[in-house]
Amino acid sequence: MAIDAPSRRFPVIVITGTPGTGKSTHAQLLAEESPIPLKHINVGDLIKEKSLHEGFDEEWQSYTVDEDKAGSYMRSPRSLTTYNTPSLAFGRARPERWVDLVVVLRCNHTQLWERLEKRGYPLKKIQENNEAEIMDVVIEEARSSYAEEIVVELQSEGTEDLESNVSRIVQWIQAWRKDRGFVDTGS
Ligand SMILES: Nc1ncnc2c1ncn2[C@@H]1O[C@H](COP(=O)(O)OP(=O)(O)O)[C@@H](O)[C@H]1O
Repeated sequence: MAIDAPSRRFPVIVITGTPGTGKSTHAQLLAEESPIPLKHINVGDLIKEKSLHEGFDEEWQSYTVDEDKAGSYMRSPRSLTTYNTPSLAFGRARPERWVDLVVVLRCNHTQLWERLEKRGYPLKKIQENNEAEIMDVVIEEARSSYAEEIVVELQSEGTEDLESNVSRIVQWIQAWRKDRGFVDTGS
């Protein structure tokens, strides 16, 4: 199931975090600033659109991901993935060996609350997500699902964070490519 590292020319990056921490915002800017073209896949949307799930779980109020289907879909070489954990029950049967870098975005709970309120989430959903952020749910899930050395935790509390996080990931992509002998001349 795993991809042979030398055969891949493009890294697979997962950007995760509690809803509202800035996954879409980061992925969008990263896709613009990356030295190589990256495909931005919103895993939440993808799972629904392509029916990569086993049905809707009423208790979790989320789709239960079909690991085999989702895995083979996302093994496309130019993947930049973002997904909404924990609102998506993604991957109770991991690890995903085809992932090269996992970025976990973090945000303080006051700011997160405001972001989710602005988004028009019902109070229950704001509380649930805020609690998940305080309880380190996503970072712990990432650490238990992936190799420790590929998981990076980054603050996402302002534009400065956004810019420095994206430039850090761009540098990581350049190093990943250079290590494999690819020369990038710019975007
Ligand atoms: N680092 C940041 N600095 C400023 N605003 C941010 C930052 N990260 C996210 N936001 C804002 O918070 C809101 C939620 O971000 P979004 O990227 O949609 O989160 P997610 O995809 O994780 O649900 C948006 O209005 C976005 O502009």
